[in-house]
Amino acid sequence: MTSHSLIDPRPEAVAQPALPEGELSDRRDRFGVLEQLSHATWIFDFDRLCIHWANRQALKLWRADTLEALVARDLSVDLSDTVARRLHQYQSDLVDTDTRFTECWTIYPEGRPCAMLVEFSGIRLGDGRLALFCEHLADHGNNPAMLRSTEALTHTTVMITLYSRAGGVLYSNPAAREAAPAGREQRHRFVREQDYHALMLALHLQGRCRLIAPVLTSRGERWHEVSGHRCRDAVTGEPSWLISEVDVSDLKRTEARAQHLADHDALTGLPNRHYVTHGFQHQLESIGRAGEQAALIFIDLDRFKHVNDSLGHAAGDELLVEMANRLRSAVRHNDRVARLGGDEFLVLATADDIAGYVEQLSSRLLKVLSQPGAVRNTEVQVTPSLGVSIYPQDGTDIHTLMRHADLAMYRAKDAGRNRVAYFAPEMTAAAQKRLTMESELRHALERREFVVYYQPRVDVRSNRICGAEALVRWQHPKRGLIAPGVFISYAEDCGLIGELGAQVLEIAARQQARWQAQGLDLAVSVNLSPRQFLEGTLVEEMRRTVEATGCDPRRIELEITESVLLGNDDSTVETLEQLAGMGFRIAVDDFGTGYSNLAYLQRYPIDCLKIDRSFISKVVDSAQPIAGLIITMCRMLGVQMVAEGVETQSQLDWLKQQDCHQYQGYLFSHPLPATAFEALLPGRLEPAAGGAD
Ligand SMILES: Nc1nc2c(ncn2[C@@H]2O[C@H](COP(=O)(O)O[C@H]3[C@@H](O)[C@H](n4cnc5c(=O)[nH]c(N)nc54)O[C@@H]3COP(=O)(O)O)[C@@H](O)[C@H]2O)c(=O)[nH]1
Repeated sequence: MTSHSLIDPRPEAVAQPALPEGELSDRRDRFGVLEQLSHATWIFDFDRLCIHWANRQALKLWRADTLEALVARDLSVDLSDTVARRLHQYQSDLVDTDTRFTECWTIYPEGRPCAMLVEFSGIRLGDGRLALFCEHLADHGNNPAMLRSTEALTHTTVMITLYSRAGGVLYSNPAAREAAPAGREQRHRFVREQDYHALMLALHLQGRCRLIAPVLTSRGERWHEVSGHRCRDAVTGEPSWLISEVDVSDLKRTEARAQHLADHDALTGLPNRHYVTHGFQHQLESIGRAGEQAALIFIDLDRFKHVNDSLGHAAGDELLVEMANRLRSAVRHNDRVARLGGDEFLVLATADDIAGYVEQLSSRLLKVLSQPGAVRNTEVQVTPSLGVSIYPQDGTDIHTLMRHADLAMYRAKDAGRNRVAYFAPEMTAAAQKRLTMESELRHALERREFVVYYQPRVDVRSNRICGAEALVRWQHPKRGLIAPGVFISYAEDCGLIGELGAQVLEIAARQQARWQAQGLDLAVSVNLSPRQFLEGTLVEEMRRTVEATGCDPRRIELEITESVLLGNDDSTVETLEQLAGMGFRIAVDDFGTGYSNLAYLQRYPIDCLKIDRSFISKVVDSAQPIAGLIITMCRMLGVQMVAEGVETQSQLDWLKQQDCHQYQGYLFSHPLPATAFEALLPGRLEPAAGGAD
């Protein structure tokens, strides 16, 4: 049975091709004088990796009977990578210089190790090529530990150098010699002067040092982990420095890659929030040192969530990449752009006239970001809201500037979106209010403090109640009844609208079931916020509500806003069709205020359009044609029409003339608690109209 070791300790001796006639005697003539030397001497051919010539002593050392036999040996077979590199190194060391150096070498004649001290120098062959002249100085002895440690030092890739205190090299192992750049006579090889000073200072003060720094090497600039120790030269006893170096460039590169990943957003490639907190902070510090000004612009895309929800996350991602590219090309070369996450971006800009530049830049950003673009074959247009804080007046660190720019951005949103707002100190109070409101809303939901009022929906012709719109109020334990206008937008901003909507839905559905049980056939309409509609759980939630409350879906109308329909995507159609299939009626609220598009009305299963009160308020005073147009359109489409916000008899008279189906408004009644609403019913209730015909 044969066993296979990983490293063959006895490589086959392979023969070199036969020498040309007379070649060996030429060599004898040229180098024969060296036979006089009492110690073994041989010449190694760097290029052919074989012995070119050897004296008698050397033949003995190499266990060769004749010179012919020795020069015929192919030593390349036995050559490890490290030895090959060392030989290559010797070759380049010897090319231009007249160096001699002594080293411990182990040769393997006939596979047997033979350690010795060899002095190496260069010698020219007959054809002018440089060869290695080797002189055997002494046997190394046979202390195994010593032999092995010497071998290890010779073969290790760790670069080890012993320096005198004056900086002269007393010893360097082959790896260190290989790494030293050729022909450099410099004080040190550190790329950065400060690394050299740090090393020397630590060596002098503490006697040891460890640092990772870029250094110049024969392979160019590399990262080395450099460790230094104070010690003594074993030969002279003089104080010296032992320096070892390990090439950590690959590690550094991996580290740099990991750092890049940690600092950049994978989707857009822009610096991310993590980078902003240290990278932008450093930049602010240098702006501060230069006595310059800067501006931080916080950008949030308006209604981006809607794109995500209606066209899907992949489309949302595509849009974000597009926005990131537009941002990159809109800013100046030395401005910095980052993505904080979601649809939030930051720009850090510097300029001598920062106020003038920010004005210019923000109007450019508003323009480029709101250009329509195509995402998955659908034209999409989003607008940005921008908040600006100025360094140093609005903050001197990145966290403060970000907080303030964020507050300003909220102000831009509140003021109608698609605009820029500058930070002002009073905004901090508004932010505090937002936080307080969020926490109060959470408590209110837990304690079920929300109540529902009902505004009658009245038949225009008979002036009788045919249904009710459920409108939420907050029964605050200290502040009394709070109107939804005060808290709905906060609930939307902080993501509580879904939970709030679910509570309202449940109360209104129970009320409908109760009225039905009392024999009152009243349709109840409920407002759904776009977020609630788009969350993807609505159908399931409605199914649960029907089961839990026993309501009749055919008498529940869901009011959605036009914005929900704008995405015009398949999932919206599907959700609406599922709801319609369960029996729910669908109404479009505040109709006419969005981007009305007749096409979507035909695509979706819509039962009712509620004409916004802004059109109704103008029907008599000015010749406002829109309400009339909407009524005509409803008639053509065969959907029910409800006029909202009817406050005067003349408005009602106009609606009668137009043959509008139903109305709501203060003229008939404000929204009321269920019991007060019921008090309006006797004598006025009639079977609900139910449709347009
Ligand atoms: N997502 C949800 N939104 C809700 C819910 N409940 C209410 N809301 C929305 O809040 C906004 C303000 O509502 P509210 O203060 O209740 O105002 C309603 C009516 O009181 C008011 N109205 C009715 N008649 C008149 C009138 O003659 N004049 C006049 N100036 N105002 C009148 O209109 C509001 C009803 O509007 P609409 O929903 O568009 O029919 C409001 O936007 C509510 O939608 C909820 O549970 N979820």
